[in-house]
Amino acid sequence: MPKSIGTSSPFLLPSPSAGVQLLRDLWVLAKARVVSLLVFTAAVGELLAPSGIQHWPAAVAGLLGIALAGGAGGVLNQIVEPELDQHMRRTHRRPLAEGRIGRKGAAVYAAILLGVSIAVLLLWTNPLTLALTLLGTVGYGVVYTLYLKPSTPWNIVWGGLAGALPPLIGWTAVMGSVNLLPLMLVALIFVWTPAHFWPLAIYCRRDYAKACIPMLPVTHGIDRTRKEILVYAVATWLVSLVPAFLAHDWVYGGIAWIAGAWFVGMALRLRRLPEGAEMDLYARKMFAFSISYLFLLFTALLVGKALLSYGIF
Ligand code: HEM
Ligand SMILES: CC(C)=CCC/C(C)=C/CC/C(C)=C/COP(=O)(O)OP(=O)(O)O
Repeated sequence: MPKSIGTSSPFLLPSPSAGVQLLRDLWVLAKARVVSLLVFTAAVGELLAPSGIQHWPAAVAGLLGIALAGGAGGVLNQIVEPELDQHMRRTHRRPLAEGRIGRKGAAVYAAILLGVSIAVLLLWTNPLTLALTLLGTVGYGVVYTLYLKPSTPWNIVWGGLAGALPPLIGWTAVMGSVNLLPLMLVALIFVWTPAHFWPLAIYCRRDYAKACIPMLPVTHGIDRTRKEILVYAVATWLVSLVPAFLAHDWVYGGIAWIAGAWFVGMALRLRRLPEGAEMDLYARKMFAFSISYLFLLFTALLVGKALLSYGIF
């Protein structure tokens, strides 16, 4: 009888200790990698404030508050969806889907994250920052997850508003008020989100169909989805240029122009590919690029501001 490959294989690492596994699970539950980009966009919101960061406790507390509240949103999302997550190849190893953590344990974790976030924001920032952060958590963890995601293919357009708030939250944490520049950055993430997510929805469409989630490629087909991706990619390109005019920042403007043209080019290529494995692979590439693209835009805003403040350009 052939010997099956089991944990005794000399090529497999020993399984991680329970403590390490728990830390990994808590990391995954809080969607820490997504949250890291949210926090980065918030940090850029803070650093763009005209006064500069004058009150460091507020700036640090703003970022910590967003990280913890964003994490709580991720946990709430997974408390609602273990059965859905079990149906999808991408998510079936998650801690609740595999039963390593129960709903009650996850709820306690979410409450701790959110409780500490509220305390930190109340103590060191201002009520506006707290209100916007809570809007983000409730918008994603409750409104998007419970109501929009299972009911409409446009879930992502409205759900994206929650994830778009961090630059504004960063700005209000250090300034205490709202301004056109951070609002444009919210608009930028808002229009970027569908072009970020729908490529993934294309290559995961069979799983979404199996799990009965009405994502756009499932309800309206691939062609309509590719058309919408192109529309949102062009919109992202255009909106990304507005901060260049607001801040007279032509270094950022140049980078946004080139990166946006590349993103639109990818959307065009995705649209032209015949349905099949090559298209799925390209959709995967576009999803990955969307993340680098947003990171690049926000980095360029910082570089542009630094160059302007040193009188270069
Ligand atoms: C409601 C709006 C959004 C939806 C539906 C969405 C959807 C997704 C999905 C399904 C993934 C794959 C996650 C995984 O495989 O675990 C993902 C990954 C990611 N998203 Fe989004 N996203 C949204 C908004 C955002 C926003 C606003 C940001 C940041 C500003 C963001 C940043 C990321 C990053 C960095 C990843 C990669 C995570 C990793 O490598 O594990 N997303 N997104
Ligand atoms: C400002 C603030 C506190 C905001 C929190 C908002 C937040 C965490 C947004 C992230 C959005 C996100 C990870 C969506 C994943 O979609 P999905 O849940 O449909 O993906 P899944 O299938 O991977 O679970």
